[in-house]
Amino acid sequence: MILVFDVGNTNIVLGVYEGKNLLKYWRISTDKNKTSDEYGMLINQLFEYNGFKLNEIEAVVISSVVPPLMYSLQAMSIKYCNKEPLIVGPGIKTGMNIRYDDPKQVGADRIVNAIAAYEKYGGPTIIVDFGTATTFCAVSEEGDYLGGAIAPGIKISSEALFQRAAKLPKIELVKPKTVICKNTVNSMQSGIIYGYVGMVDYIVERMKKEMKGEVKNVVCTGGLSTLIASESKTINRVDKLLTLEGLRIIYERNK
Ligand SMILES: Nc1ncnc2c1ncn2[C@@H]1O[C@H](COP(=O)(O)OP(=O)(O)O)[C@@H](O)[C@H]1O
Ligand SMILES: CC(C)(COP(=O)(O)O)[C@@H](O)C(=O)NCCC(=O)O
Ligand SMILES: [K+]
Repeated sequence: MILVFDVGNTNIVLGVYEGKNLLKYWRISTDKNKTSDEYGMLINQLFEYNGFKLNEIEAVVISSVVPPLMYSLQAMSIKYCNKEPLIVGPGIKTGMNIRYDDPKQVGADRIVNAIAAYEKYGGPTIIVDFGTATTFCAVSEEGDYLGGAIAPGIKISSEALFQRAAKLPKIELVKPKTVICKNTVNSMQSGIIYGYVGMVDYIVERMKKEMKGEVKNVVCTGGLSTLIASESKTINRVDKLLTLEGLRIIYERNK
């Protein structure tokens, strides 16, 4: 079995694959202060709880957009899994032509998502990842990574609102029934959620116009995907495990 890590700025999602089957996955918080031993113990507990054995791990694959955590996770992999991890970055085989000015600049999670989406849904396709940031990525019919857009994430946007306006409270991110609202909390929910849906649909529509061919699938992933996808006109697939799937595919291509 293989152990894959998707390290985001808010959460680390880790999963265990046996061949193509995802046996289990977990979401733990991203903590730059945790040491390799602390992560090792956490993973040891998750494994024990689920009846898995660390010595059955054939490979560890890591995609990270949080450089300060790389050392801890790499050391953890060596010490507790006995494996030098495969790290998504320059020098590995992705099978994807990255048409960014500087391919090294693209977040590893974006490339991993693009690989999984192209493999599952074909191209041209657009991927929207609702994480700490919201990323949009375009993949051509031939499977080239064309680039995309990066917007502030929905949670950090709403946090900025209550942190900077004295009379605005912290709110729960749920959809109000109407767009015209009659109290502060609902009004904020309306502005954030419906505003965000509008932003997403607008960017996706503009991206489609800049792309060749008909984009049949717009797939979204990330912690907050269901909330926005349920209102969006352009998103037609929610795939919460897209990044993990991409990590598995990358492992297959680098075996
Ligand atoms: N299952 C969930 N339901 C609702 N919100 C979630 C869930 N998982 C994560 N979130 C929230 O979504 C945001 C983005 O999470 P995530 O996709 O894990 O981000 P990242 O990939 O940047 O670490 C975070 O603010 C997190 O609190
Ligand atoms: C845009 C991101 C911050 C998204 O990260 P996340 O929200 O998943 O934590 C990450 O993909 C990143 O740091 N990218 C580097 C810049 C780029 O992709 O151009
Ligand atoms: K992510």
